[in-house]
Amino acid sequence: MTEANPNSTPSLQMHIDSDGIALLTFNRPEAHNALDLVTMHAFANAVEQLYMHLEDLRAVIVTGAGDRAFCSGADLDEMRYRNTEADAREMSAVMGDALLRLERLPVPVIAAINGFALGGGSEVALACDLRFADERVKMGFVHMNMAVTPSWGAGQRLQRLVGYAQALQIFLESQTMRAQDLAQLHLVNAVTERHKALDYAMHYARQIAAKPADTVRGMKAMLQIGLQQSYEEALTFERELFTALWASPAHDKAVEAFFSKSFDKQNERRNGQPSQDLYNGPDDADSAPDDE
Ligand SMILES: CCCC(=O)SCCNC(=O)CCNC(=O)[C@H](O)C(C)(C)COP(=O)(O)OP(=O)(O)OC[C@H]1O[C@@H](n2cnc3c(N)ncnc32)[C@H](O)[C@@H]1OP(=O)(O)O
Repeated sequence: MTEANPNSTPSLQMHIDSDGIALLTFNRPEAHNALDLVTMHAFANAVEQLYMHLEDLRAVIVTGAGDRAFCSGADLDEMRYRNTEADAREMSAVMGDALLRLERLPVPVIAAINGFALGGGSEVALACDLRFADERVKMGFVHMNMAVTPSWGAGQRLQRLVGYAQALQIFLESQTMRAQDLAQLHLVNAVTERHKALDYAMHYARQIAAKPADTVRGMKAMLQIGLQQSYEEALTFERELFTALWASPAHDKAVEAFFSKSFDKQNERRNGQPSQDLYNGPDDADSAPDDE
């Protein structure tokens, strides 16, 4: 089932499929998916809608329509007439809050960067947990070119990802970066063949969706808490999280699967016959590295 969400708007599409994978698509390809205020509000509403579907949600993907752009940032056509401090505050609040809410979702959020990600578009990508970039991607924190600083959170997020000096250099130079540069800086998790960023993200999300849901959420929460609380508090959280998961049915099931596999392997050795019911679950430890 792919549910066309009633909260989709012409410029922001939202779908949640039967695996619990939500897809948010900026849909203004004629303007390289630039965000006007209507689209910013639609995006913020869509993120709030995700909080209404938390129980079934497994992963979220953000991408741009067409094959040229993820998002080219704020809509400059509109923004040239919205140049007061009040306008700036409104735009920063809508997108800043929406991206924080996106980042705080309990499930992994993936940016499928299918082309230009510039200015505010690069800020959206940075608010995602994972970034997969088309090999033709051009991503840039180009705010300096418009004589502004970031305001949707990229100042803090970039610094955390690449460190103070590297972040300052990137903001000062205001260059667009290619996929290989982004990979070298660890700003993207993987570079895909051209036109394949979304397919890659979907495939990845389905693999996540097949893993134990509470453990997936736990992994994200464990790392997020370290960014938000003290070291000691985060260590305590990590221990408590582990304790809860250790005593969970999912852990029992995984341990049982391990032993039934060993049992099957022993039988195989004894009979020289492959077992018919080898455990081949999605989180099978024998799966190929590129399936991980
Ligand atoms: C806190 C937020 C701060 C910000 O986001 S400030 C904005 C930062 N973004 C930018 O500076 C990117 C501006 N765009 C560009 O540099 C170029 O359009 C870009 C992405 C390199 C693509 O270049 P080209 O392939 O030559 O395409 P093009 O320029 O002819 O663009 C095609 C159509 O898209 C439009 N477009 C692209 N980026 C836009 C934007 N951000 N706001 C409004 N419209 C935008 C562009 O005007 C053009 O429209 P049209 O076909 O002439 O009607």
